[in-house]
Amino acid sequence: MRTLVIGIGGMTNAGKSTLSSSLHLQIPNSCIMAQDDFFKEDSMIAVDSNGFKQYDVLDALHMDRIMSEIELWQKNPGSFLLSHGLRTQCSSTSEDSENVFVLIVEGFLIFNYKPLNELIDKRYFLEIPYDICKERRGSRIYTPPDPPGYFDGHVWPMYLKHRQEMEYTVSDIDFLNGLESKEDLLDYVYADVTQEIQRLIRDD
Ligand SMILES: Nc1ncnc2c1ncn2[C@@H]1O[C@H](COP(=O)(O)OP(=O)(O)O)[C@@H](O)[C@H]1O
Ligand SMILES: O=C(O)c1ccc[n+]([C@@H]2O[C@H](COP(=O)([O-])O)[C@@H](O)[C@H]2O)c1
Repeated sequence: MRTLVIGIGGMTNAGKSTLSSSLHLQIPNSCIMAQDDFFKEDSMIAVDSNGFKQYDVLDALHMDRIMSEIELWQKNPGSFLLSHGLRTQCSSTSEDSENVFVLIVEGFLIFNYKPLNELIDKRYFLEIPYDICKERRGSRIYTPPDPPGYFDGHVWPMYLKHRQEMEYTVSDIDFLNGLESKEDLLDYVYADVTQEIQRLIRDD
């Protein structure tokens, strides 16, 4: 039994969830862990001097919990899938070594958290231009919703800060143009991941 951890990072609304869901549907024995599911509750989020809730920082996330979840998956990916209502599609006719379990970790700050980044075997980062990002963000409603001026006052400056930090500290990132069609992005990443799965099976 082999495991592969894929990281789908990127700026807000760049298409991470969309790409991750499609990949999950195409890759047998895969599951998604979404960083967004690990936000702390609103009352625990710090507020800056302008009154903006500091959601776009690692401190706003239960990173310890996401690490525990990944640990559970690593210990026994088959039972992790079953306990999350996902069917395993292990080939009963092939050697156990031919079954590769794939974890898709997706989120806007996955490569900036060292312990998580270190677990990731293949890194992708979706990026889109500022104006498209602002436009897409404007049509999405979070809980709580963005207050006026939030994108330029908090989201974008934090993105620039974390992006710079990531480029200093992380290598091996495949930057993807989020303006490409959903189908083209999926085809590209799926082919790349499939190649990696084949390599794991060959090297076993
Ligand atoms: N390749 C794409 N081309 C055009 N629109 C996209 C693409 N990928 C995602 N979208 C749209 O952008 C919005 C944000 O996508 P989503 O996957 O939720 O982003 P993220 O998870 O990065 O925040 C959604 O309305 C989605 O349909
Ligand atoms: O999910 C939540 O609880 C939540 C509450 C408030 C804000 N968010 C926003 O979620 C964004 C990250 O998710 P995403 O899917 O846009 O990459 C980040 O920019 C936050 O500002 C998310």
